[in-house]
Amino acid sequence: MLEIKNVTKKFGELTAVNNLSFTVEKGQVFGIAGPNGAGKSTLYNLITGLYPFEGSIKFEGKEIRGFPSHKIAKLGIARTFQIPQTFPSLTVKKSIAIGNYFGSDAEFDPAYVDEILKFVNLYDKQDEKTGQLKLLDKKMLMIAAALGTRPKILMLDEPMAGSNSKEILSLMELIKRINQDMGITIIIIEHFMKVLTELTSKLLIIETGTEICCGDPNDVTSDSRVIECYLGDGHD
Ligand SMILES: Nc1ncnc2c1ncn2[C@@H]1O[C@H](COP(=O)(O)OP(=O)(O)OP(=O)(O)O)[C@@H](O)[C@H]1O
Repeated sequence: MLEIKNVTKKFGELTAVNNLSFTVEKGQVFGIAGPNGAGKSTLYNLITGLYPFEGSIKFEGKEIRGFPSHKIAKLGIARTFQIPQTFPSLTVKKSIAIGNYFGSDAEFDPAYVDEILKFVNLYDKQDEKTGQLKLLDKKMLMIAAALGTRPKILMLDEPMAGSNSKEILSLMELIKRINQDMGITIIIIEHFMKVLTELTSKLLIIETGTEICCGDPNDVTSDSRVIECYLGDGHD
């Protein structure tokens, strides 16, 4: 569904993404991990059209390199950010409606917006201003606004950051439902290995922009190269 081939991104002398290649299959939950500064968010920025790069990114067989971000969104690729990005003065419902109105080529559908509100358990808070929401609800809303665009792939950037163990369980449950009930392919960047081994069917580890290993999450997390570069970094 998404084919990354020999992708390299340099910022001046710094190579943030170094000749990366991998494929995400339709219906998969694909994990990406690596130490701080490994190039994970940069990779998302390349897939979503923020920067020029060397190499090829194909979505559903079509080259998307050089496409502007809004066109990539309309093809069906949505993302979230590490720090929840919301419009503080807008209501929850309007924030999802904006995603549906601008992020999709399909006609605006208020019933779909209601469906998403219920799906992420924000229906009762639909008239609240997003600036008043607690962190977990802001995270749910950012995911909901992305779902508003009717994505085929949802790319999550460290969705668990700053969450307690109960919130992590809620977010994991939501991610599973998005994948299984809505049939949306997921890519997830995450530091918590337990989250990745439970949610994903394939896991890519990168360090300084370069692939360390990629495969079954249980094999990957027991690989000595990964333990050295990542797990030895104090994460469990
Ligand atoms: N716009 C930019 N200009 C210059 N350097 C950048 C830019 N964006 C990222 N970098 C650098 O590229 C490298 C990779 O950064 P990136 O944010 O992709 O890492 P990351 O794996 O997402 O890290 P973290 O886990 O801390 O979010 C870092 O050295 C970073 O400083």
